[in-house]
Parts: sequence; structure tokens; C-alpha cells
Amino acid sequence: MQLDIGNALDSVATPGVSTDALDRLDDAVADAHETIAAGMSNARFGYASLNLPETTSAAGIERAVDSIDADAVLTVGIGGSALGAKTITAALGEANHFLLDNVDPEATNRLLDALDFESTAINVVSKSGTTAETLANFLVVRDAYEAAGVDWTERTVVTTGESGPLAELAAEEELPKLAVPDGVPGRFSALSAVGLVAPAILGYDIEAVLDGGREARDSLTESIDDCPAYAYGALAVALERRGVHTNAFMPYAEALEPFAEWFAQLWAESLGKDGQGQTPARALGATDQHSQLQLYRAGRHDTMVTLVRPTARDDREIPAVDVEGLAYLGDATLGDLLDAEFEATEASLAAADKPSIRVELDRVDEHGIGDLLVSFEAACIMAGELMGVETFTQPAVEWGKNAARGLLGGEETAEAAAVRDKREYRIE
Ligand SMILES: O=P(O)(O)OC[C@H]1O[C@H](O)[C@H](O)[C@@H](O)[C@@H]1O
Repeated sequence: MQLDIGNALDSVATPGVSTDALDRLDDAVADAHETIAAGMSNARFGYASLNLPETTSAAGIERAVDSIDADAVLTVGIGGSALGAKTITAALGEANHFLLDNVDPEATNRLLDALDFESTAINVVSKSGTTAETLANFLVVRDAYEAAGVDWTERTVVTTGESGPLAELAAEEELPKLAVPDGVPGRFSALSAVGLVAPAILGYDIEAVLDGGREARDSLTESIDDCPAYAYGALAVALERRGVHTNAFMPYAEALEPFAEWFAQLWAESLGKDGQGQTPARALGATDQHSQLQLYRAGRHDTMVTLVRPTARDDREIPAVDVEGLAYLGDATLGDLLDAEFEATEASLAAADKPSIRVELDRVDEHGIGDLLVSFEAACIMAGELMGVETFTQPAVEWGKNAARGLLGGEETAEAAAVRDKREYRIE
């Protein structure tokens, strides 16, 4: 991953970061790097995530899914237990990866009505093994396979912790079971079985994904001058301190649209703490140039735009046409047009004094997505260190989980009581 932070400097943007501030930031980054490196070598909770490119065995995952013969995969999980797999397969252009990462009955009915169960493997993922949405969806899916006379036990892989209800279900049915690695929070687990089972079943080179992750991990050095991942995290924090509370993440590649979704969870759940944290906004280039860009250029000076693009991609010529006003398209490809739009958007933000950061990867492929995932995890961990927050916990999310469980199960939790105490002021 490469970075260009020129348009986040105070000579371009308001707010922006001065070169003096960058020097001061560099000292803080060096200290934080020491903490991160020590955390990695002691495999401390959270920091162990950055070791996954080394500790995950691609061969082990491939062995576990070897008996499964499928053309499609249905992943049942939510949050960090779904978005890694979705991000990786989308980056690889896979159309046959389906997800149940919500409990909307209408969407579930539609998806299950359309699936060919015979050729679809079930990939159930839950670190805790207790998440209501995932367990409910798994029970629904099993039931649908049974109703169609298809043996789900022959095509199901479970990834979960040592114990818990999902581990028990897997043991009861003797399903292949992979572990969520120790010390790795869900949103940092893409480069483990959590994110790699689906692409492995679909026949992708998951070792190459890990390879990309290794490259990112090896590029973590103590100075932002030669570490793009840390530079991104540090710049985002410096901008947030100067009032940049929104981070609009805008890849110029459809295959990276789910990456923006994955980034949103990573950034929000890791850094939204103690009254701090940037709000991640999801955008797609060039499509959202024709909608959200109005706000990012002409709205408040509280947003940075992260512009992401591959520097190489497959391309397609735009056919020439003999119509005045369209001649300029004639010599171009769709890729040329997308690149021109990328650069035009970047310049248009700078002309409006709005900060942006350019992120480039060589190509959206196995290696590229592995690199991006680990680079942004490292960026997030660096940001968390600089902000002084507990990057690897999510107490605010747990509150809602407890409330829902209390309401459904009739348990008397404080959270469920708070839901019942809701103040009403209806307007009909
Ligand atoms: O993997 P699970 O235990 O099922 O958890 C799935 C998701 O649930 C929670 O809401 C957490 O906040 C997420 O970080 C997690 O990824």
C-alpha cells in the first residue's frame, strides 16, 4: 500500500496538518510502534492480530474444507465474523458468496428461496458462539436444507471459539471445526479461518492473501516517513484533533466496496470511545461523485476523504462514436475515465481546502487485499495508541446485545429495563 498525504497538509487543507506537527507526531508514532511491536511479540490481546499472516495456516484451512464440494458459499455470521470473508471474496470478484449477516426475515426468505442448496456450502462463523443473529440464522438455514432434503451436515464448516453453543452444535454433528485464533478480536480476524474459509472453499489462493498481509506487516517501521499504514492512522488522528470528525472512505473499484464496509466497522468499533473517534462514511468512486461529493466539497470543514485506487486493473475500451461532444471519450478506456475522475475529485477537494488522503495498491487481487486488510488494521491500532483508547474492546456494542437478549428471553437485565423505559412522544 502506498500513501500520498500531500492534500492533508495545512498548506492545502483547512484543517490540515503542518510539517512541524508531522515531526512531533513522528515521535509519538515511534513510541506507539514500540508498544505495538512488544504486543505482537508477546501475542498480547489485539496486537496478536498483526501476527495472523504468520500464524494462520492456509494448508490447515484447505484441509478442513477439502471434503466440501461446492460452487457457492453461504456465510452465516455478523460484524467481524462476516465482513472479512465478504471483503476478500468481493475483492476477488466472486459472485457466488452469499451472506446472512442480518436477521431481516424478508431478505432471508428471498435468499433461501433462490439458493441451490445442493451446490452451496454453509460457512458458520461466530467467535463467541453465542451471537443471537448468527445462531438464529444457522438454525433457519439448517431447517431450510432439511426441508429441501439436502444433507447440511455434509457441507457445513464451523469457525468458533473453544466452547459455547456453536462449538457444541458442531461437536454434536461432527462438523469440521476451525478455531478463531486467541487474542484476536472479530474485526481484526479477516486473515484467519474467519475470513479465509469462504475463499478457500471457492478455490482461491489464500496463501497469496496471507502473503499480502505479510508484506504489510513487514512494512511496519517506527517512522511515518516510511510506513504508510502508521502514517494513515497518525494523520487521521491529527486531523480528528483539528475537528475532522468524519472519514469518508471512497474506493475507486467496485470490488473494494465491501472493504469500505469492513473499514467502517474497524474504525467505528475500535476508535469510537471516550468521546472520541471519527465517523466512517461509505462512498464509492466514481458513483458518489454524483451525490455525496457535494457535501464533502461544500459542507463543513469536518470531513476527510480517503481516496483508494488500484494502480493496475483489467480495462475496457470506450468505443469511438462520431458525435460532437463525445469525441474526447473515443481514445479512452473506462479505466482512463475512472482515473481521471479520481484525480479530478482529489483536486476538487483540495481546491475547496478539504483534506484528503490518497491510498494506492498495486492491484485488487489476493495479494492486494491481504496487504490492505493488514495495513488498515495496523493504521487503526496506531490511531488507537495515539488516542489512548482501548482499541480492542466494544463495550457500547455489548450493551445492545444484552438488551436484545434480555427482551427476547425475558431476562431482567438493566439494559432490557432501559428499553422498556423508553420515553414516547408519538406524532401520527
Ligand atoms: O463473532 P461473534 O462472537 O458472533 O461476534 C460478531 C460481532 O458481534 C459483536 O456485535 C461485536 O461487537 C463484533 O465485534 C463482532 O464481530
